[in-house]
Amino acid sequence: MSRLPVIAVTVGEPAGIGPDICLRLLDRVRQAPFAARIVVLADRFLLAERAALLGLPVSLRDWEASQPPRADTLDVLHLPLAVRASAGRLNAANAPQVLAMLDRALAGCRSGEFAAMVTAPVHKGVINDAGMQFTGHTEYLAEQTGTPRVVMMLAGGGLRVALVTTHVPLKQVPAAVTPAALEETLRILHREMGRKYGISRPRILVAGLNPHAGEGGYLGREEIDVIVPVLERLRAEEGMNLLGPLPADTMFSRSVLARGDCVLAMYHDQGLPVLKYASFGHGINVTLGLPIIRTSVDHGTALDLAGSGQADPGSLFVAIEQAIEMACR
Ligand SMILES: NC(=O)c1ccc[n+]([C@@H]2O[C@H](COP(=O)([O-])OP(=O)(O)OC[C@H]3O[C@@H](n4cnc5c(N)ncnc54)[C@H](O)[C@@H]3O)[C@@H](O)[C@H]2O)c1
Ligand SMILES: N[C@H](C(=O)O)[C@H](O)COP(=O)(O)O
Repeated sequence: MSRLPVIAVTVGEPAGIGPDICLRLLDRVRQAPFAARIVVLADRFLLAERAALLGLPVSLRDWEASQPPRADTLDVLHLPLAVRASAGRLNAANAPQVLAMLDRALAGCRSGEFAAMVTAPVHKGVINDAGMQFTGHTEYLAEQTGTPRVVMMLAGGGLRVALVTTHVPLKQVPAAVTPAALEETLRILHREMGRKYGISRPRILVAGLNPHAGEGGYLGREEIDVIVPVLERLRAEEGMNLLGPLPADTMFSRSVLARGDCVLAMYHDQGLPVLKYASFGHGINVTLGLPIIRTSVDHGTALDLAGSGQADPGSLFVAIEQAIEMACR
């Protein structure tokens, strides 16, 4: 039996580009094999149909851990869809299967069958349309593992950007940036930079929430009331290396970034547009603070590209490489 770690890749939304980019894994393996076994969790008929649509001559095989890997064959753990999926056309009937795929990957990670899970994109809207409340993999995996707080971090283009709040409406952000949320997020980020990246005392650049970090209270008080006291406490009591609160508009300049190992943004669209501008297609998303390793692509379901052959699989390749590195660390 192979001693390589096994990485579970979930195919995500069946109508999106997840199947397309998973099928391209064999291109990557032919160029340079991963230092791991890869198993794709998907409906094998979906993959076969999408391969035919894309004109990709892919050989699919049912996953057996005891079988040696083959460079010309994609190992598939078959999880059947409820209904046949068409590229680019969402169907809420398949949403339970999309979540079941995550559950299967998570169970395998927890039992030791898989060393890590790597997720191709899901469509949050269609899962909600099916009547299941879902805001993202990050929150779902936290809930399923009973983890009270996890941290979403995206990495690419020489940047690492973590978030205090994730998939919440903008108007709820200020209330969600509480002392406890900020403190717990910083502790997870501090710890996981050591565990996952080998940086034991990370320099964390912390953004303010308001324009110009509140301008001394004239443009908002969250910096004075929440952020500064938390940073001072964690510096004094836990020895964390924290710089901030910094005005978000200038903290992504080269000279400021050079002073940190990662950035902590207060909300999704404060940090991620910069990261995606710097690295879209080659960045990754990692969930910090989970009891398992999970990385993901930096892009969504791109329904407009599904089945077209134009989906770039680069981010999936990097997400797998980084999951392997984290698993072997
Ligand atoms: N990891 C995830 O599961 C994940 C990540 C981001 C977004 N999403 C979800 O995906 C859905 C669509 O989101 P969106 O439209 O905001 O973003 P998107 O990333 O799907 O698309 C944004 C633009 O980028 C292009 N694009 C995306 N991936 C590409 C690739 N691999 N190669 C080439 N071009 C690519 C698309 O064609 C589109 O023009 C939403 O439901 C969103 O919540 C999921
Ligand atoms: N916020 C992520 C992004 O912009 O790429 C994305 O929606 C995926 O989130 P999950 O990993 O929680 O599904």
